Amino acid sequence: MTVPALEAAGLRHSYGGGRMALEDAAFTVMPGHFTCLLGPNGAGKSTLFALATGLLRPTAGHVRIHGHDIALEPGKALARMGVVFQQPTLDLDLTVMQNLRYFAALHGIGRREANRRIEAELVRLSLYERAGEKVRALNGGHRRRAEIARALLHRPSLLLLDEPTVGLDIPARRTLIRHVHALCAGDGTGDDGDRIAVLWATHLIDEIDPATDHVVVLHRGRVRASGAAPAVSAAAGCATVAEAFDRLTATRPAKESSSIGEAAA
Ligand SMILES: Nc1ncnc2c1ncn2[C@@H]1O[C@H](COP(=O)(O)OP(=O)(O)OP(=O)(O)O)[C@@H](O)[C@H]1O
Repeated sequence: MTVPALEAAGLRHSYGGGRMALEDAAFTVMPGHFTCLLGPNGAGKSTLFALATGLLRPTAGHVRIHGHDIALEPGKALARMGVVFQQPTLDLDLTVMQNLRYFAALHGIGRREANRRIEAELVRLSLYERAGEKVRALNGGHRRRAEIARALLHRPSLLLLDEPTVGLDIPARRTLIRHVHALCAGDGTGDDGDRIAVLWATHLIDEIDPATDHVVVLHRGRVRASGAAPAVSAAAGCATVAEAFDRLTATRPAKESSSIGEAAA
């Protein structure tokens, strides 16, 4: 049986004050899948990312990365994971190359191997010709692609991206989405040989490919539906994933408990 790249089960988190930011969230992200974590503002997407990356500990439940519980085996879990957080973290006054070399050094990757990997990732993301430029000189879309290249240098088999298109214009968004889909669909693999799995958080329904993507619909801390996009639409009784998203995230859902699980997929 294929081990999920990411498995969340019974995941709960409270920041205090009684309200749960996440409540019994459960879903999987499988190798080779582009999975959209879809939710309106305040749904719990960033909280889920913080739990999945070990920045926060859950009140209950667990997140396993390729079978390793992030709370119990953080080293093994993090080694398999690349992360692009919502807030950009590149050094604006270093070149793209310098930023990536620094990250590779932090991961203990030798200089020659680092150069080889950096070149390969920058070529893959159509950014190689900008390698010698300071990040400050790049537009938002190119900066995001540089961050993705950096997140792939240690050859993870799970890539987490928290609302990576925020602030980008439409062409830059489309290019970024195309590049990340190509990682899943193409020959992208982690060091372990597993195909790359992507978890892409967004509140923008048009970032989903309704034919090929998987979705996890999060609303008010609860997973309302998960599975292949066409199956989620069908299970919600909707013609499109956009309609299903509207229905599942309506302010007052028809039935509070009517979530659609993986079985629908
Ligand atoms: N540090 C915090 N302290 C207290 N409450 C928080 C904190 N961070 C988030 N919350 C609350 O937890 C809930 C989920 O927030 P979260 O940021 O995870 O949602 P989100 O889906 O990422 O939203 P957005 O799309 O606006 O970033 C919200 O009600 C939010 O107000």
